Amino acid sequence: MNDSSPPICIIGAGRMGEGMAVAFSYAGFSVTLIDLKQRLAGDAEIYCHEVRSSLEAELLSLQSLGLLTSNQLKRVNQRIQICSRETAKPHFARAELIFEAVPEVLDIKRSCFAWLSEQCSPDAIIASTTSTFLVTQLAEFVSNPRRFVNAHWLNPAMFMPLVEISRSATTSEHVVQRLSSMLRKIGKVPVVCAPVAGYIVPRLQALVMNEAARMVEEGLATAEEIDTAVNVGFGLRFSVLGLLEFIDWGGGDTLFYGSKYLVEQLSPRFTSPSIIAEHMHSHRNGMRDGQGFYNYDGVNLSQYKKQRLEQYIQRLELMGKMPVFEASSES
Ligand SMILES: NC(=O)C1=CN([C@@H]2O[C@H](COP(=O)(O)OP(=O)(O)OC[C@H]3O[C@@H](n4cnc5c(N)ncnc54)[C@H](O)[C@@H]3O)[C@@H](O)[C@H]2O)C=CC1
Ligand SMILES: O=C(O)[C@@H](O)C(=O)[C@H](O)[C@@H](O)CO
Repeated sequence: MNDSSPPICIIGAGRMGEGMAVAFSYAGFSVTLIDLKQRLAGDAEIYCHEVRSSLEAELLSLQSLGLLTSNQLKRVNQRIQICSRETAKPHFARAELIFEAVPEVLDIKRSCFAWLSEQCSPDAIIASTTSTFLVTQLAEFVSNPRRFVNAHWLNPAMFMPLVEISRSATTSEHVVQRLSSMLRKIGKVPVVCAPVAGYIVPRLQALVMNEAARMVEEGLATAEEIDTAVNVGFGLRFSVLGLLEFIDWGGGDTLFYGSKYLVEQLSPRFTSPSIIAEHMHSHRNGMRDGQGFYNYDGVNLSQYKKQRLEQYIQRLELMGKMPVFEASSES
């Protein structure tokens, strides 16, 4: 957190690299942002200047949002060093945490990890920001794969709390714990998942984003109507309740029957997974049965529902969408 703490190194100074650099520096960490691309003489320096200008514009925008004073802006800016691959070596000497954020092209990832394996210490943690590549596949490009893990940030990196960590069987537990603890220090919420394409969020959002696009294609509603339905319905609900938590609220059986009808009317892609039918057969439909995806034994349900409703109210107030008492009497 202070000048003596090892710098965080980030390879790739594009959208995600810059966003992650600002997130760490804002929280007080020193960061080295490294542009790995091979460039003609002189071009590397020009690119680093461009990255600095882009960072400064980002920081000015945070200042205009009231998140930084001008003194704090200077400090955040100074904590970020920008360098090219030619000048990167000394920055790795003390680095214990290195993020990779080069383009989503397998060959570029491969050469980045080969280069990185030569530059940094063998036990420095290496975390890839990849949106799609499996951790097991990328780990093959890294020397000492025990220190390798995927850490998928969401865009915009400065503000989205979630970072999805995907580990392989080889990734050491220490690496997952150390990375999670660093992320928590800067206010992020790490969630660990198995080596799987699409992690949790990209897998979920690919389905709903494709379905939204399909509804436009089918002429069922306009883009504005669908997005309004998401903002004040789907998104609002799931900012309070988890998806599985809501299955327990509404009942797994309701989801099962509803999905069956959608399969008949729309497409087999709405088929429920077998876990929903298994839950029905074992009377685990959710809150009403006392168990579902969660166990409600010993849970004070009215207290729990009240807490969730309070969270809804906070959001409704922010959105200016609170129900108005006796609205009918207003002229
Ligand atoms: N853009 C997004 O919304 C998100 C992206 N990601 C992942 O983050 C990673 C980085 O994505 P972005 O920041 O969007 O990419 P970007 O294109 O904005 O930045 C990539 C950086 O790598 C440099 N670069 C380009 N070609 C190169 C090469 N041949 N060798 C080395 N460096 C090269 C670019 O100059 C730039 O500094 C990808 O793996 C992507 O899947 C993850 C979450 C969200
Ligand atoms: O949710 C996110 O921020 C990311 O998972 C993405 O949206 C993907 O990387 C996307 O930008 C790729 O098209």
